Amino acid sequence: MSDRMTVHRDGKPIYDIVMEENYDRLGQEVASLSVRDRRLCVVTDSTVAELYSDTVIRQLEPVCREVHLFVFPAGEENKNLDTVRDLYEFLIQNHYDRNDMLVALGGGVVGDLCGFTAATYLRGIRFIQVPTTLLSQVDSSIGGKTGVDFDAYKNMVGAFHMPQLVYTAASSLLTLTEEQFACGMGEVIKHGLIMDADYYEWLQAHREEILARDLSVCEQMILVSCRIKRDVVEQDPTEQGIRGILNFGHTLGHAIEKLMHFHLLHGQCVALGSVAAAGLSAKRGEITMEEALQIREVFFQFGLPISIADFELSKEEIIAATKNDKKMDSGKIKFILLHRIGEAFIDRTVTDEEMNTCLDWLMGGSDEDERI
Ligand SMILES: NC(=O)c1ccc[n+]([C@@H]2O[C@H](COP(=O)([O-])OP(=O)(O)OC[C@H]3O[C@@H](n4cnc5c(N)ncnc54)[C@H](O)[C@@H]3O)[C@@H](O)[C@H]2O)c1
Ligand SMILES: O=C(O)C(=O)C[C@@H](O)[C@H](O)[C@H](O)COP(=O)(O)O
Ligand SMILES: [Zn+2]
Repeated sequence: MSDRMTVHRDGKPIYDIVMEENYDRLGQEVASLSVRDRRLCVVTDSTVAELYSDTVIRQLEPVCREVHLFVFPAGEENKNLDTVRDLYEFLIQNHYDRNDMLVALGGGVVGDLCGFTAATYLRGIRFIQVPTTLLSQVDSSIGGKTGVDFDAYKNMVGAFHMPQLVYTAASSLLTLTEEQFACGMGEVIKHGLIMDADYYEWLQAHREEILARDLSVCEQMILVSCRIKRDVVEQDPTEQGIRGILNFGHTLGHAIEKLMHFHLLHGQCVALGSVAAAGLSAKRGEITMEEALQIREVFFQFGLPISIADFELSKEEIIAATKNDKKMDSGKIKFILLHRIGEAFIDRTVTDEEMNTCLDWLMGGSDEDERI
């Protein structure tokens, strides 16, 4: 299946999201960006380089002047300014100028880091996203949020910088580990919960095909998620308001990710944060407790953690970590809650006591029932 959609800003088309089964059309798509006399630097991590860099470079070489490859070690712990510095050095040594372009080949770590380098090198050069994880195909490659972590502070240094193209080859899902695939489902389920109750139902109805990575079902899912994310970022590209709902599950999620020093993956932390936010939405009487319990079950069934009982984390340190993060907005914590399944809202009134109560829910074992 082949599909595409356009992302607009202020009503003007900015870039296309292209969905293909493999990389056969990548060269053609990149050629349409006028790169014949340009250098292209493929930026990727050590795992993805082994799997896909040869195929991608074979697509790019015939359509541009020269292709370079920059590889850094895989893992969130390398999404930092040291790696950005190495990449700046590489670009300078190879005489990259403002007409040249970067190609982010990999998951969200590669996309965020490469996008940030593109946003800042020579005050901004073009880049494209070639996302290879489910998470990056449905979320991080779209919308222009780029950045790196600073110490363990998530995405603390960054810029909004839109890609010129997002090219997804769905078959790259087949080489992901189960754990990494599940991480993408964390953001996918988030999309249903915040914007589209029918999609949330559809995900549950197609769970077996999704987990078996039936490519036609996965492509349908990626397209719906891309549409949801596209529709939100078009309304609010720089997160002045509504885009904040894409942060559902991230207030506590980022705090847990930081405290675990990235030993828990982003999608896993989003799942934990979402379970807690659903619990709090129920506690506030926005959704029913049955719905909150069912949300927790859905994350669990897609292979995501729903308990932090086995980690050495206290509720107090998690709450303290939320206050030390970008989620503080004019002295108030920014929390995303659900009015109902399929409709989220931004709340700045969540108290420490409420966070404490909803964290109780994550302290139980995964087989334990309601503790809230
Ligand atoms: N910018 C945004 O809007 C946005 C949105 C969501 C998440 N993020 C960021 O994205 C990051 C998480 O992204 P991620 O989950 O893709 O992690 P990741 O980029 O670390 O990729 C996960 C792992 O899978 C490997 N991998 C990638 N593609 C593969 C493939 N096709 N086959 C086998 N292995 C493959 C990678 O080498 C890595 O080890 C976090 O840093 C998060 O903050 C950003
Ligand atoms: O695109 C957005 O906006 C999001 O919030 C998507 C999130 O899934 C993503 O993790 C994002 O990087 C979080 O951004 P941050 O500004 O909270 O660091
Ligand atoms: Zn996220």
